[in-house]
Amino acid sequence: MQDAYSHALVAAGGFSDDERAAVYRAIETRRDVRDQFLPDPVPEQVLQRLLAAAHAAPSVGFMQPWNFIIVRDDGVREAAWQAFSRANEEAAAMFPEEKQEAYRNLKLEGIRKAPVSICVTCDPDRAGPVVLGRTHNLRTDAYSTVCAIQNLWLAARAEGVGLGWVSIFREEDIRLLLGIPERVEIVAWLCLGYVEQLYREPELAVKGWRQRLPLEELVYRDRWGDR
Ligand SMILES: Cc1cc2c(cc1C)N(C[C@H](O)[C@H](O)[C@H](O)COP(=O)(O)O)c1[nH]c(=O)[nH]c(=O)c1N2
Repeated sequence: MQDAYSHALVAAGGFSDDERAAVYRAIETRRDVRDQFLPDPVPEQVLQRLLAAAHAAPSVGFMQPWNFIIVRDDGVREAAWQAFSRANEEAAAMFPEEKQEAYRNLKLEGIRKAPVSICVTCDPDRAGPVVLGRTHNLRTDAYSTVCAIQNLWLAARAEGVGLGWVSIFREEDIRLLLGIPERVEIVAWLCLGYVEQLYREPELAVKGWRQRLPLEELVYRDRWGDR
């Protein structure tokens, strides 16, 4: 291809076998970590690599709506855990009675155990009022932020750093705790730390809460419901 931008292009061939295997290995062995965190600190350079991976994510109109609030402070993490704890009681009560005990027995966060947390936010005003690609779906800013989180999660797997996503809290509690402006959406509280072992399968499956669905049931051909 020869065009005005050809100097900005690089070859787009597939990866070598080893490189490809490494990518799939990160995808397949990535786990949500709750209880396996070691207290060892995550060095700042490692954290920077993870943040760079997140920042390399696709975003609608190249909006890059994310911010990352790095939380190492014990008091702040304790307060976040309290917010989780209150919300988790409310959450348990939302399930049918026969599931509540099983729910309460699940460990659903590692906020105090993990040495560092990252609160990931989405600023809807990052690229002005009209954003390319977001014109007909305002949620695409949050979708972009989730892409950044997934990049961070996979990079963390490759670094031997475990990551757990916590979403069980009232947004207002975390907003107040971290001084996040009203217009900014809180997308995730991520717990990070080194881990020695990971579950081979999702912990929720291992503990009988819910199993992985067969992929073929989820794939339709040409029309909704057609296989
Ligand atoms: C948007 C979102 C929000 C949450 C999660 C994930 C995502 C994508 N997950 C983790 C989730 O339970 C986990 O990904 C699945 O159970 C699958 O397990 P693996 O991630 O493959 O280990 C999660 N886990 C948890 O223990 N507490 C939580 O609050 C949440 N919240």
